Amino acid sequence: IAKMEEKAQTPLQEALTQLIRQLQRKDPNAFFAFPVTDFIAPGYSLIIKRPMDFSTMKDKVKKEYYQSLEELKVDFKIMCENAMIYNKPETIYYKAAKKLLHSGMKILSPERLQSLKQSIE
Ligand SMILES: CC(=O)c1cc(-c2ccccn2)c2ncccn12
Repeated sequence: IAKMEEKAQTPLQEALTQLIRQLQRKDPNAFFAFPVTDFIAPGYSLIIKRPMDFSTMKDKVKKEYYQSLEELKVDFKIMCENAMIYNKPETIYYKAAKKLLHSGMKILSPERLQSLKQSIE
C-alpha cells in the first residue's frame, strides 16, 4: 500500500497552520470546519459568492496558495462575514460568526502578524 509521503512545510506554511489551529479552537461547534452546503443552508451558493471554511484554508496552505499571513486574514474575515450575511442576527450561526470574528482579529492582530512575520524571515 502506497505510504502517503508527508511533504515538509515551509516556515510560512508552519505559521499559517499554527494560526488556523488557534482560530479553530474558537469554533468549538465546528460550524466553520467544512464548506456550508445548499443542503444544510438552502440557497447558500446563490447568496454567498466567496464561500470559505477552515478545511479550505488548510487545503490552500497545503497547496501553497497563501503567499503571506495577511492573505489568511482576508479569507478568515470572508468566512465570518459570509455567515453574517446568510444567517439572520438571531441565529446561532450569526452569533458564532460575530464572536469568532472578534476572537480571530486578536489572534490575527497586526502586531501578532508582524512579530510572526519576523520569526519567519
Ligand atoms: C457557517 C454557517 O453559515 C453554517 C454552518 C452550519 C452548520 C455547520 C455544521 C453543522 C451544521 N450546520 C450551518 N447550518 C445552517 C445554516 C448555516 N450554517
